[in-house]
Amino acid sequence: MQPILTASQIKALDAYTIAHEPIVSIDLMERACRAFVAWFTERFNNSFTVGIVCGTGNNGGDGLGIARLLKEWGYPVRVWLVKGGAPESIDFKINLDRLKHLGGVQIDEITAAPECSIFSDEDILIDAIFGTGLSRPVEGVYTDVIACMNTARGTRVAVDLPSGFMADEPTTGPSVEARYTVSFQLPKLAFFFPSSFQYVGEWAVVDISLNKAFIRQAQTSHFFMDRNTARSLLRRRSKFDHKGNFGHALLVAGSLGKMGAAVLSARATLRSGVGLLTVHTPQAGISIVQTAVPEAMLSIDGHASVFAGAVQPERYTTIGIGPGLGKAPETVKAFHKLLENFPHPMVIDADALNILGENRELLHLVPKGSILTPHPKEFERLVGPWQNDFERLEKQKGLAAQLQSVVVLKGAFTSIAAPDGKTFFNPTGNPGMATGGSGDVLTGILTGLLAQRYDTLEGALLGVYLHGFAGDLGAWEKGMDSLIASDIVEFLSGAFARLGG
Ligand SMILES: NC(=O)C1=CN([C@@H]2O[C@H](COP(=O)(O)OP(=O)(O)OC[C@H]3O[C@@H](n4cnc5c(N)ncnc54)[C@H](O)[C@@H]3O)[C@@H](O)[C@H]2O)[C@@H](O)CC1
Ligand SMILES: [K+]
Repeated sequence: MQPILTASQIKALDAYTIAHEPIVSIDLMERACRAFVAWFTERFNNSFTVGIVCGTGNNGGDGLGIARLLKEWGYPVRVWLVKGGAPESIDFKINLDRLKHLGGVQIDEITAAPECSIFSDEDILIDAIFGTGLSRPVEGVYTDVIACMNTARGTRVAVDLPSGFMADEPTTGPSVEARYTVSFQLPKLAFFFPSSFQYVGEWAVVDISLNKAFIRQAQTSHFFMDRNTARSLLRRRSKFDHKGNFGHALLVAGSLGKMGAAVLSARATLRSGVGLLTVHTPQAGISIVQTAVPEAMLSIDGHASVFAGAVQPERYTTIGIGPGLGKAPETVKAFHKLLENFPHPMVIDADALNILGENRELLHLVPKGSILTPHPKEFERLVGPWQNDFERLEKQKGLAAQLQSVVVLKGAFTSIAAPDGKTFFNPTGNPGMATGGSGDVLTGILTGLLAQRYDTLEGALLGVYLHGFAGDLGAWEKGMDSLIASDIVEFLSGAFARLGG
């Protein structure tokens, strides 16, 4: 699990590494430059013309070091130094001397608004004006240069951060809009937000061996999930286990015309290792569920088309509720009763969340240790609108604390907030999963894991990881455009097997 640190913590981490490795700061910068260049040369060969736009701080120093290394690799390189008042750092000056000493690279200064055509010969523009040192929105000549870079034809690649982009607060001023961002050592918090994609593009993190002990003990509530953690959370079965050890889940899902949601959830619950599964269905769903999911038992509602009746909660280890449920008045009443009577953690999704959003007085009945899985629209119905993604994250943590439950906010880098405020961003998954029924599959997986008495947070982390991983395996085989929710269920076993192996 990778901690996510703030820009000021990263500055302290740099300083700590320099003092304790020990390594002189210009050598650490050289390591950063080499790591960037290793990433770069894998993707772009030296037939591309490369323009490197540098500031005068350490981000600019990186740019100059990168210029020297790329020149040595045979790339046609040109450098612009943007001089708009930011101080010149020591390592910037050293790398400028080294570049001049190497020779063969044209270096021009920009001190006033340039003609944007200056960048028109460059196939690639490397952005090294500002990195983590940015402390306020950019102005003056920086704004002019950034505007020219954003309209230039070349592919923009940012060093550490796009210039103008804030790592730990909303970006309000102009920023480079990068196609790629190559960031040092750790991802920055804002990379995980949808509104950042416009600036950051696809991002990669390259290792520059900053002090691991410092990173481990740094105070943060934000983490990036990884495969090793997911692997360590997955429980192995033992020889004498029997189905009683893996719990009995109840799925309350589906209504007339939406029984497919129940089927997808049920199949995913089964594929996630539950001992026994019962599906509570209105009359309209009986033959559908029995035929499509023969492994599941039924609890049959008296109502023809929606969830309206009582279930016997004492029989179940956990309940997953919501997919395809609808919001009929009878369903609202029945859900209310269920919340009053079921004491164990539940998985609450889709229309069950919408019912909570419209009847917030029910929220206090959500059993502690539950998992809520809203997509952004459902989340907004629960907590109201937000100004920016940082505020959205705070609202997510707030809801998790209020309900003493885990809130899983679905999207690219699905975030998983625990009641204590810790939030985890998930790396797996792909845009092919933005398709109807994908969320129903996640509900099924989480229900299956909670039934097996996984700790709520661990179950949520593992389940979200597996869901995305299965989607990735599915997309590799079928392509993103063709991926459907049933494929995610199909590839779940592959995801479990690879994680367990
Ligand atoms: N030894 C280190 O500390 C390392 C730093 N590295 C690089 O150094 C970068 C951070 O460097 P710096 O701390 O020098 O900062 P930057 O190079 O990001 O910014 C330079 C300076 O600009 C000024 N400034 C901030 N906001 C401004 C604004 N809106 N308008 C004008 N000036 C502004 C500040 O004085 C800031 O220090 C990282 O992003 C990374 O690229 C890497 O080389 C790895 C090692
Ligand atoms: K930059």
